[in-house]
Amino acid sequence: MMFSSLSRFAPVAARGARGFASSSARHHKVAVLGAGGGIGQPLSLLLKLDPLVTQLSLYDIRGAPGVGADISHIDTASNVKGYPADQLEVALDGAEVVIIPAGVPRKPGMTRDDLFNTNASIVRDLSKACAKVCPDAHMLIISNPVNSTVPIVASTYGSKFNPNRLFGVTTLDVVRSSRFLGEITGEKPEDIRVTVIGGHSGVTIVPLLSQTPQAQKLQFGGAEWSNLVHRIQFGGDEVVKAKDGAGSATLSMAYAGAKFSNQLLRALNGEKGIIAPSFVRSPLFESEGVEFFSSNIELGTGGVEKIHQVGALAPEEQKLVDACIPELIKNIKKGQEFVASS
Ligand SMILES: NC(=O)C1=CN([C@@H]2O[C@H](COP(=O)(O)OP(=O)(O)OC[C@H]3O[C@@H](n4cnc5c(N)ncnc54)[C@H](O)[C@@H]3O)[C@@H](O)[C@H]2O)C=CC1
Ligand SMILES: O=C([O-])CC(=O)C(=O)O
Repeated sequence: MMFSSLSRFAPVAARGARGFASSSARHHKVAVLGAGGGIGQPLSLLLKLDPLVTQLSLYDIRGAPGVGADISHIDTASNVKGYPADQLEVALDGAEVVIIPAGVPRKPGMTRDDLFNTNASIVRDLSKACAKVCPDAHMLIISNPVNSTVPIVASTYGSKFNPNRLFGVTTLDVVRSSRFLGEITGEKPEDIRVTVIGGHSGVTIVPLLSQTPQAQKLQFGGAEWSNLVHRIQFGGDEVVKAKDGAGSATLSMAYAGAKFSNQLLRALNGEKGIIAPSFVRSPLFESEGVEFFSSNIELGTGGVEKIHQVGALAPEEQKLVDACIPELIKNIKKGQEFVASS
């Protein structure tokens, strides 16, 4: 199923809600931790529309039973339940995919790293529970700073860490790239695929426009190219500023999160050739000291099946990578040291 737009998604979901009851489809329990929040609520709604999700478990320290009751009335096949603060382990029991958008969002003037002090312990504690209750679940981390929270989950899992099953959700960077480039060229965003590599914050977000056919008319290194790269790198700030203290991207993030989880569930069901971006344990820049890196990943029945090479870079893009690497190393180390010292 293509999950490239809601208009395409809804009718397919409705079909699937009937068709996917067949015994050939695998059943997937998906848990959302932070389901009562700005991302959690619309994400849970979109997951309820995804026929590949058969059981939806919604957890938050506030409001999840209400969100669960509300969403459970939607006429698709999956069963939904919301769990209160003291029922985290019940919520996680049997989960095959866990999506974590729990934690605080930015306010104007903050960087994602400024969220570290609050969100690091939230993500550590939730992943501790996952390692105990559903150690084999695929973990999709949305909580910022993703460059640090993903290493936090890996370190918390310790010897139970399976690098094929831990994903930092960087889909929104790719969604934005398609949209922003389409605004310039007039082409449909759904026909544009930009490879974005690196991490998920400012200069660590590196769009490879030289590899995108629709971007060839931009002059590399020129103003149009630089402005587009900047807009992709700092797209999150645009939303933070527009929301003026009321948080960061929630609706586009819910879309991106549901899109990635749908890609993963399709791959877990055996569909071949599904390539999606994600921030994962990666060999690509390991020799330069970068343990986690976002790039295109081929997904399979075990999660990460193949990590794609970044391919040829334009000299301007090599400079972006050079700026990304030291920041990423710092962010990753910060997450790892946090777990080691706690
Ligand atoms: N990866 C990405 O591309 C993006 C990441 N984000 C990040 O997602 C996170 C959530 O953003 P919003 O939903 O807007 O925030 P929000 O404040 O609206 O919602 C967060 C939810 O987490 C819950 N929560 C807090 N501690 C928890 C715990 N220990 N267990 C379970 N739930 C807990 C809160 O009760 C709240 O309902 C932020 O860190 C934000 O920066 C936001 C946009 C894009
Ligand atoms: O900007 C933020 O803080 C939220 C985020 O990660 C994004 O929108 O990409």
